[in-house]
Amino acid sequence: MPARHLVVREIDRAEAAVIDRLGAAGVATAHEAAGRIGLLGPHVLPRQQGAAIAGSAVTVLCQPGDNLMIHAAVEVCRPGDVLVVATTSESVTGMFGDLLATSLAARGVRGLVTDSGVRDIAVLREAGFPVWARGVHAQGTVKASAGSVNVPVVVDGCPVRPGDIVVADDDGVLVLPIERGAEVADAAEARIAGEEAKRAQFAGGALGVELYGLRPLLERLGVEYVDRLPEGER
Ligand SMILES: O=C([O-])CC(=O)C(=O)O
Ligand SMILES: [Mg+2]
Repeated sequence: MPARHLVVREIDRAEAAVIDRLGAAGVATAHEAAGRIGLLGPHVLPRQQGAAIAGSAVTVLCQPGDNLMIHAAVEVCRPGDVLVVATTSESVTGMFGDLLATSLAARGVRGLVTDSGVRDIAVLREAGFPVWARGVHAQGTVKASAGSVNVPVVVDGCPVRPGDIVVADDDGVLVLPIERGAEVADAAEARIAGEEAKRAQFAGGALGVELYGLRPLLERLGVEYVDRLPEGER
């Protein structure tokens, strides 16, 4: 049976309030709160500093070096979405740049996450359209091959389903299923409250070994404290 190429117009999306709470918590905290699931690998990196977004994934599957399906995806995007692009094999060509960003921004899309490359990066930064990408490369692409929009994809080792909650900031990109959004937001906010108390204690000079009760563990592991490196081990 030949592969089907689909552009799926309608997807489920999480509640805007839940998405915003996860965005406020940030990638590292929400990732911990989720039980350390849903993190993209370390190859898809922020290509600007200080951008933090959260939104609903509109997924795109392209052939490498071909951005036809990114163009096809634009009209199914809604305000608050994040475009998530995968390719059928590894690629870092500049499949996305200033013109596509302008087109997505006009539809209220919050940013791009791509397993491939971007270009026009100075203009994207200047315009404030945030991107998380495997690479930056000026190499242009064609518009020639079929792919799909809003089907399950894999980006840097992480499965992404259409409508998943995407959280992206300077630490990377996290993807969560819609069903877990509210519960993870609650857990993330509880962590933030707990960390506030710890931060105050650390600022006051408290030691992690005391605060976390780590001395017995160090002892159990056979870690010895000595005043000076013993003679003969220097
Ligand atoms: O047009 C392209 O193929 C990619 C690009 O540079 C842009 O979107 O500005
Ligand atoms: Mg361009």
